[in-house]
Amino acid sequence: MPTHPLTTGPEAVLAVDGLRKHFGPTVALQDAALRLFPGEVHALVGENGSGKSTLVKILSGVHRPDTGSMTVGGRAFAPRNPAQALRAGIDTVFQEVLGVENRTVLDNLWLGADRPLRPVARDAGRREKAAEVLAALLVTPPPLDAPFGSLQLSDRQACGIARSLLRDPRVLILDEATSALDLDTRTRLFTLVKERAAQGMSVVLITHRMDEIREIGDRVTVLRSGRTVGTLGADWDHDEMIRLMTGGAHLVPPADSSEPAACDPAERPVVLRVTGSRLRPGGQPCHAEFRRGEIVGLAGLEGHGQDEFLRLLLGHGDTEGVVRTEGDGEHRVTDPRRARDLGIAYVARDRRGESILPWMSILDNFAVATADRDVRGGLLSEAAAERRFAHYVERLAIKYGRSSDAVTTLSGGNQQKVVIARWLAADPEILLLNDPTRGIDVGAKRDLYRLLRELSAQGLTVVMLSSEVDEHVELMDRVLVFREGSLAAGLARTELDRERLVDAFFDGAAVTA
Ligand SMILES: Nc1ncnc2c1ncn2[C@@H]1O[C@H](COP(=O)(O)OP(=O)(O)OP(=O)(O)O)[C@@H](O)[C@H]1O
Repeated sequence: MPTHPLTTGPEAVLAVDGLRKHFGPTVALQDAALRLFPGEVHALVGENGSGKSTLVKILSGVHRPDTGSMTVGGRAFAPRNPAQALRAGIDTVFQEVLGVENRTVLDNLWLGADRPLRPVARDAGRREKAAEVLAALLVTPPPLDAPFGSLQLSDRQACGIARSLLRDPRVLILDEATSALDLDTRTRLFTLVKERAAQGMSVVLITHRMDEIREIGDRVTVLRSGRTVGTLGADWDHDEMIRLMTGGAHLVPPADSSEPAACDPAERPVVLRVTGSRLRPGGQPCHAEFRRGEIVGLAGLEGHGQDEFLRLLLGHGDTEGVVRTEGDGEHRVTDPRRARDLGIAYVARDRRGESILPWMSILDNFAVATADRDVRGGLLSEAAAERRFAHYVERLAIKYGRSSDAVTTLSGGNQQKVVIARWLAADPEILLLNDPTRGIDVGAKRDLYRLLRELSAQGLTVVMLSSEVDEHVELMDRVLVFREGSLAAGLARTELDRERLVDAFFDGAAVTA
């Protein structure tokens, strides 16, 4: 398929040429270019570390480029700070939504609109507009006077997007800002985006999810190692895009989900059992068993209990009925420390809040949970940690400069891979993963799937919450579906397809457990 030249079409609202940016020895961008036309939704894709966020941070005034030119509406554009970018009509929503925790939702929605942190609760016009945008985005919007700090991840992200929509930007940049949204909110957002685009707003959408690009992308620009390598029209095909992203070096075919399991799962020993625990007061008691070497998905609409269930397995909540079985031995999983002692590891969802230690290096972030293995002659050996890390760097294709660099210098996806590597290195027998591929590029996702399959063939049990329906269909041996705070249904691999799974989110009764 031919890539589309940059210069076709009407006058670009945003034009970027020859952008270069380095951080110390790392060249994050070497020749980035982009043309954004009025009213288009333009996807920006590339592997983890290919420079997408750096480009966005330059457009939003967070970083300044070394060289290159940018125009907005035909006029030179070189924002020195985020406020200047905003004044030019460029508004960015980042993946990690920032908010002032102890201020209300309403204050957060109008944050930065005028005097910093000025309370707006008494401004009726603003209240009304904020309520309107939130109601368009969320089925159950949070109260405007609720503290921002009390919101769930998905609602926080929705508020971040609402904040930008309220400012009515000329160009809206969504930098993986859809990754924590639940299904409903994402659908509603896409409807809103299409409406706004029809009125002339242009959108740059950064996502690793092909289904999202299919749904609303008009064109796609691909970055590889900091360079724009092509722009595809709406007729893009999957393989062509992957070839551009990877330079053809990394074409991992999707797994064949009809592949039979190596041995009948029912014959394998149970390693973890839940009997009668409730996820919430008033919820139905849950019953579930996990067998050695299974990969089990947890699915459902956001906030329907799958998160609580995963945490239950880790020793939080009503753990009375959570039992780890080993041979004839039975041990209650009373708390997270006990869970760890029993060979259960957990990869959290909220990377920033729960798993990345931002003041530490890449290597230390990897080794922190397993440092006892690096002791040589009574001292911690960096070389030993380095050797262990190298194994995962290769298997998960982690891209970094030096392992002694701060972990925060890594791209978002690479930070996530370091956290996954940290827990894989602990050689757990049961691995609990909370939406681990959020922010991970398609190639790396496949690498992770392959690794999980290999490890499960060696006996690792994986329980993985995922917000991606395709991930369940592609990877899982079976999927547990949650509804309204209870375990509502189970789908075996042979029954798994997109439609049945989404159906089960809404009406598990139709599906046999
Ligand atoms: N502040 C920084 N200091 C040092 N290196 C950085 C910094 N910011 C980004 N980099 C490096 O620049 C490169 C591009 O990173 P960037 O975050 O732009 O990638 P990305 O395409 O957005 O990746 P992802 O899909 O994982 O979010 C990476 O190698 C990253 O480690």
